[in-house]
Amino acid sequence: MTRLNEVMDKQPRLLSSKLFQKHRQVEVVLSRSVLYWKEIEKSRKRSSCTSRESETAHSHAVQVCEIVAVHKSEEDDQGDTKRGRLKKAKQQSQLYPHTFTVSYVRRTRQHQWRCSDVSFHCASQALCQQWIQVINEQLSLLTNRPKRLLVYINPYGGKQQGKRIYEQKVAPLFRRACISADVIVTECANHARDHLKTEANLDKYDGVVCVGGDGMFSEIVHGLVTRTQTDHGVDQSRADAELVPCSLRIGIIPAGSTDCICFGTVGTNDPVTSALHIIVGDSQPMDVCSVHHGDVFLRYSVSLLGYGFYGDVLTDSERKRWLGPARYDLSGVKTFLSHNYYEGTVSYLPTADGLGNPRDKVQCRSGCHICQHKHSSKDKQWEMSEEEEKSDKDRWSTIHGKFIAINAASMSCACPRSPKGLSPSAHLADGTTDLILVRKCSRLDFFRHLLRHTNKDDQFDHSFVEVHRVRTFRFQPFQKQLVSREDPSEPPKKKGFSPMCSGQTTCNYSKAHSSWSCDGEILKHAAIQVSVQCQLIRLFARGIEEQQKQ
Ligand SMILES: CCCCCCCCCCCCC/C=C/[C@@H](O)[C@H](COP(=O)(O)O)NC(=O)CCCCC
Ligand SMILES: Nc1ncnc2c1ncn2[C@@H]1O[C@H](COP(=O)(O)OP(=O)(O)O)[C@@H](O)[C@H]1O
Ligand SMILES: [Ca+2]
Repeated sequence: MTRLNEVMDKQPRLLSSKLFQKHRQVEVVLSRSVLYWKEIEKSRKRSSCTSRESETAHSHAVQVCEIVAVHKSEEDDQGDTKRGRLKKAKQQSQLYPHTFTVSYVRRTRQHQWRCSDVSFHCASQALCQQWIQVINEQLSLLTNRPKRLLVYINPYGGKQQGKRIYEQKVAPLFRRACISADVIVTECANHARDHLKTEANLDKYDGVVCVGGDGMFSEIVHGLVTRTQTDHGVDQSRADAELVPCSLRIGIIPAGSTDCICFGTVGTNDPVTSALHIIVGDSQPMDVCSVHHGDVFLRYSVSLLGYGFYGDVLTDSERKRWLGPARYDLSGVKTFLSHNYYEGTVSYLPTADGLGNPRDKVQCRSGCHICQHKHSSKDKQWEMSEEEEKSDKDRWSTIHGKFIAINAASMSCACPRSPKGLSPSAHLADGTTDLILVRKCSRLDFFRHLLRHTNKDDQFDHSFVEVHRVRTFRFQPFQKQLVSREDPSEPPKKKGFSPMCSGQTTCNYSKAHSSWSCDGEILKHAAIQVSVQCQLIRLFARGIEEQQKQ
């Protein structure tokens, strides 16, 4: 760990004073990047250290970029009730009557951030004002911080707490950081999407915030991406269109049922943590998959595109929305018991070397070196010489089979139900998606595979599971003619649970297909082609931070 004194000695001091903090005299130093204070008398014997926000017995440092705000505060006796200390506090507040308070990001456990306050007492008003002014000047140099936000709240997401969460936990922090917010509480599904597409005056804002779950986030992505393409004259219905990245960043205040996009980009589903990432102006690029059916644009996907198991869970869970987040557990069990499989053909274009592979155990973390290469979908796919294009055609692989699940994870899809996610080594912004094929297997084997979504074991280490890192893939469900049964050696499937043909002449062809769950929304078509659009959007996040050594 770097010694704080050495760090501070190397940095030009913008301001340095002897002030009081919690009845102790401290030396407070501000450099361009760090606000540092240490107790004056006892400091020689004690070591001091630094981290983004660090604390030894008597020295502290906070990075300027993680200061939320500074303001003048009323005199404060720090709640000290012991008589001796109260007397000392009174004397001190007479000698140092002017107080300013710095609010800053403090890391707690499990990637959670909190906003902490530290107050410094000054002898003169001029000195107090000077500190406020100089800190504010440094904050104003942080141009990545948003000043005006457009906030959409889904009042019905998750446990229907979106409005309360925003008003009680987020709005006070935005006010403290002097961020102004225009708030729209949505009145129906697609309200936010359509408002962003056509009505909203986006020039006024530095970012868009959604309060809700993955479905609400998906609305915001559709609104912003479509608006950006319209503004730039790009036709997003063309599968080979090169999409223009969105300039506005998106913030997610988690208030939904799964919230896997928030979890996978921040490391926790906590509204205060997310609000602080927005305030400090973090920026995390993210891949977006565009999904087409022939020439028809269907949807964008950021997290999970799931056919078979996850598609069926979602279809069933939509009928149980009234249960809130618990609907997924019930539908999960029901779908697992029905044990359906679906036949079809998957074709995919594997990535070239250099992008790792889904089993390399390299996890995408804050500042990820794999995502820092800008692997645009364009430089590899659309701008190829004829020869390269030809050899690319040869590189397409095709698999025909019976699958219990086909999952494309553009990010890990970690969430509280699955803390490592469906593809623990998937990357947020590498221009690829991890295509996971779970072939028909016994119920017990599938259970063993599912169980690994919840623990640390390698979920791909099964003979019936294969995984490929791809830029693009296609799926074509098997078009059945009248067949008596999928596999004659299998017993007929029970009606009610099974979407497969039941073997009678009344066989319903459409039921031979599952549906795609696309970030929690059902797609209308089973035959799709998918292309990853590298770093199409940016979030107010920084990726999951490595846990800090204290
Ligand atoms: C034997 C125990 C098996 C437990 C398996 C649990 C695996 C959970 C993996 C969840 C992956 C989640 C990927 C994200 C999907 C969301 O986009 C989607 C919509 O979210 P929201 O709008 O916030 O509701 N959520 C789901 O599809 C939930 C899937 C849950 C399946 C049990
Ligand atoms: N005011 C509203 N009334 C009904 N549905 C809405 C409203 N606002 C948004 N939605 C829709 O609700 C769905 C679920 O939202 P989401 O916030 O993801 O919650 P959850 O995580 O519980 O599914 C999304 O598809 C979104 O389009
Ligand atoms: Ca990716």
